[in-house]
Amino acid sequence: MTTTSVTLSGVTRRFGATTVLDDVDLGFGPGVTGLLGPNGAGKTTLLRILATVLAPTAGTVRLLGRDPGDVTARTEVRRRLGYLPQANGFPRGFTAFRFVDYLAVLKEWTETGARHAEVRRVLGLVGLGDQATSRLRRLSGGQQRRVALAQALIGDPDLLVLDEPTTGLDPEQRASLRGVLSAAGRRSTVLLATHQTEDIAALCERVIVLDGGRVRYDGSVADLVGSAVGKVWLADEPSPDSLSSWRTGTGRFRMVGQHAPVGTELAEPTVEDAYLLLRGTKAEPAVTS
Ligand SMILES: Nc1ncnc2c1ncn2[C@@H]1O[C@H](COP(=O)(O)OP(=O)(O)OP(=O)(O)O)[C@@H](O)[C@H]1O
Repeated sequence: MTTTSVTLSGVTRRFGATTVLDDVDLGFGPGVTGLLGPNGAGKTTLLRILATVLAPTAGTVRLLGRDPGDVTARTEVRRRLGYLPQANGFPRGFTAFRFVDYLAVLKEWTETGARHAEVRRVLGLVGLGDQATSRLRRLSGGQQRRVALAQALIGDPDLLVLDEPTTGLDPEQRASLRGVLSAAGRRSTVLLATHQTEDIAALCERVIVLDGGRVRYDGSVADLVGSAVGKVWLADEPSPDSLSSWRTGTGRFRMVGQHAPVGTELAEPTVEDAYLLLRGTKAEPAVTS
């Protein structure tokens, strides 16, 4: 029986004297889980561990039920893993088709006909079926990001690790991609680091907020948003009590804070509001050096 579970127990990662992940315990099964956090929170480091690119300094990792510290098990995990790194890192001179085909060869798709059909399928999934023969350097930033994502989708991996997949994508492509990722999440474990709170709201049931290398929140998106009810309000003037405020297109100020003034007009909170509130309350930083 294959397992799709992923678990981390007491995972710590240090770079020299700097602790970037500190005693992280997490478990995942099928579905799309969002990973939010400020710059430097440790999201990429966590995803690199889940993609078997980096080993933890301490703690235990089980990917698809296996220990990635064991060479044979790691190879087996990699066969069932799709990874979109934060940076695209394309070789020079490749077309979209040749690049994805090259990665498919590395993923052991030895039969040419089946491999080419798979390359066409994943390029189609990211909306680039008609750009297969375009050279990568001639594609826009958003199109290049979609090519990078296409390679992660080869073979419908059981574990899909995506580091900011929607960076640079236009609204239509982001919407279309949500369809692809939610479909993947029906059978696979999908982990998605992003700064786009709308993508979390649209796509994820569960969200993890990482802050200073520690898990600050792990729960449903609905509960996170629910925690901000009554703490987002609209007024004609900014309030000094708010954690965050800005003048909206209507000319009124939208504010997020622990205490909405009595009698004020409340607004429906978003994931972003709840995230700002969470960040606005004190967290002990784990990153030490
Ligand atoms: N190989 C490395 N050597 C030294 N420090 C590193 C290394 N990789 C990451 N770090 C440090 O670890 C911290 C967390 O980095 P990481 O890239 O995991 O954060 P992040 O949450 O993904 O940030 P962002 O939102 O900016 O992408 C940063 O302070 C970074 O400088």
